[in-house]
Amino acid sequence: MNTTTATFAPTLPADWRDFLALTKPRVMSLVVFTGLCGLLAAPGYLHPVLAFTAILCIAMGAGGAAVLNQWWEADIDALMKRTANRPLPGGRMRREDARDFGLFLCFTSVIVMGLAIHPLAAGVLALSIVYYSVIYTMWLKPRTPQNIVIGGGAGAFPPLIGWIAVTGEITLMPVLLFAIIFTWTPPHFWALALFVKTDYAKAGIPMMPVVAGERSTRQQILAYSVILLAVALAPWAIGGVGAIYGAAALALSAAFLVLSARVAFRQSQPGDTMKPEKQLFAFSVLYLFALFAALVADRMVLA
Ligand code: HEM
Ligand SMILES: CC(C)=CCC/C(C)=C/CC/C(C)=C/COP(=O)(O)OP(=O)(O)O
Repeated sequence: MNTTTATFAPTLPADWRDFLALTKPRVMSLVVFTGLCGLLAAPGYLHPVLAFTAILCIAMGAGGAAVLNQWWEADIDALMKRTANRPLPGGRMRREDARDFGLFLCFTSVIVMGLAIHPLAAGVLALSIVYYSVIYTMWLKPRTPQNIVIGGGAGAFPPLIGWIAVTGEITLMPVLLFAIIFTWTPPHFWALALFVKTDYAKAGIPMMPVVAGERSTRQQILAYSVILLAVALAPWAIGGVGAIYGAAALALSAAFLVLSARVAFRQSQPGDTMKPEKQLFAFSVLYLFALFAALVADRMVLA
């Protein structure tokens, strides 16, 4: 064996695993799942091949936007332990390759969505891509602690896009689905930001715990969880869904509120394990999966 080669193995070009990692597949799985649920819950019929195409477009668009996010933030990611080994800061990929890959995914997803599914679905997909990669990543994230509140809206579009793919129009129900994810995002992310805050401070990102302090962040998490309870119940309150969804929304949102209250009414001590914060973050992911699954289950029963 040539030990020289083994020791100085070239780090470029990146292999397919690095390209896949750039699309943030674990995070995007929930993005795609909520898009699929929006599509399945919408009234109307879409041929399975077209439904698959629409979901593929959402996945490609969301993945492409995530690639552009990391292309733009490679220097910042290099400063944080959690992100330092990503393909770009890890030195396994050229920046321009990431940019080209991201642009390819974004443009292809919008064009295919427009040609095969619906122009309005393509327009909203394009808006969500610009929202995540430009408005959130390039503009809001480095500038304001409200970055998550305003910019987080990007992640709320997929169920709306899935719904439009079937119906071709925007009505109150998919707007409420948008509102659920919009309200869910601040507690989802701030719970995490509480236990990785030193990393964001190091990278100069004005995340809420860094700027407003821990106490205020904890109170805001609770405030958004109270609003989330009301917003999650709204589809049921307006009669858009039945009791299965209503019961699931009530149970899940009440649990979310209890976990948030535990986070709100405590203060971290030096050497704290931050267990309640970690539990809230983990539950936030389960919450959205379960709530949107209940939405579809409810529709299936009603149908
Ligand atoms: C601006 C808004 C958001 C921010 C800043 C944010 C940030 C994060 C971060 C930093 C993580 C830790 C894991 C990682 O680094 O990949 C994470 C995990 C996660 N996020 Fe978010 N998130 C946001 C919105 C969303 C949305 C809208 C969804 C889906 C609807 C989502 C789904 C997830 C999931 C599923 C995980 C767990 C991934 C895993 O298991 O590793 N996030 N989020
Ligand atoms: C269809 C479409 C375009 C959907 C977009 C979905 C979307 C906005 C998801 C946001 C999820 C996410 C990974 C945020 C990470 O924030 P960050 O990038 O600030 O996190 P980082 O610190 O890990 O880089």
